[in-house]
Amino acid sequence: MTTAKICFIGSGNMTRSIVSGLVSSGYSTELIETTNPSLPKLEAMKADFGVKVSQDNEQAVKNSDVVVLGVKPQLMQSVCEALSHLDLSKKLIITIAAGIPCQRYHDYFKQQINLIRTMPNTPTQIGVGVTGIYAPAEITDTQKQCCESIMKTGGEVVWVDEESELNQVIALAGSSPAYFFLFMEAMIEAGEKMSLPKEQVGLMVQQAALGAAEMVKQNPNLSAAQLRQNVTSKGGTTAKAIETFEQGGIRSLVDNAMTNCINRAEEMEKLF
Ligand SMILES: NC(=O)C1=CN([C@@H]2O[C@H](COP(=O)(O)OP(=O)(O)OC[C@H]3O[C@@H](n4cnc5c(N)ncnc54)[C@H](O)[C@@H]3O)[C@@H](O)[C@H]2O)C=CC1
Ligand SMILES: O=C(O)[C@@H]1CCC=N1
Repeated sequence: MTTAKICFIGSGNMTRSIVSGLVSSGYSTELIETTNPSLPKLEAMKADFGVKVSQDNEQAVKNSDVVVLGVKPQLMQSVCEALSHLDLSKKLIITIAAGIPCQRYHDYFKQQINLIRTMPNTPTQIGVGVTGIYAPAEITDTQKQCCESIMKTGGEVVWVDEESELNQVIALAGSSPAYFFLFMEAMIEAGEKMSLPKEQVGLMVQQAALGAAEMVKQNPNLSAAQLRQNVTSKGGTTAKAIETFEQGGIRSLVDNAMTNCINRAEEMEKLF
């Protein structure tokens, strides 16, 4: 693994997830610094992960070999511009932001930077995340390996050849944990209208989701469709539930949701 000094600009949800993956995999906390304007977030980073923290983006960048940009897209320009007087030529910059093309960062920083664009997801926090990575042609193999080794501490990595494909990664991975949370939320709401205790309802939904995902993983030769059919007895209870989902248009709903996710990423590319 790399022994680069890494700073994270922004200590929000996604930074916490990546730092958690890094620290759990044994990355030295001495090599990690995260910044944020608000002290409570920094105190939480320090307490939860033992990393260095700071309110000073400029100092953190100066002290680092790798800079991970972890602020919201709408703040990215002002955050980068405030650092644009620094010489960044020897640093690797990794962005995790949705919807900001690589070229925009060179403009924000007012210099050519060594930039890799990534799209992680929050399960990185527990080592079962997936990160899409795009590196422009000028990025060296060493810089690519450095980025991959950082992101791999949170789970799988997927390289894409075209920058535009990162928007597909958003729909499939960056945003998608929220789809599964929504489905579980809906099941829990329905279950809580029944007579079983809430704890049992939550446990069963959690174990069913975990079990289904693990079965997909452990049966690479079986499609999700086959695994679904294996649960569905002809004329039985599952068939009735599945029929209800199909009649409700679940497939086109999911297709529309993912298309709209990509469309929003493309819209954001024009906004920020
Ligand atoms: N949350 C997610 O599941 C994913 C988020 N992302 C990307 O990660 C980025 C961050 O998203 P989240 O962590 O969800 O947002 P967040 O709002 O939880 O975290 C952003 C943090 O940046 C801090 N911040 C604001 N101004 C700052 C400044 N000038 N200097 C340093 N820190 C500053 C905020 O106080 C906040 O704590 C976004 O660009 C998003 O597109 C990418 C993949 C997944
Ligand atoms: O919702 C968002 O815009 C970010 C990007 C992927 C997940 N969260």
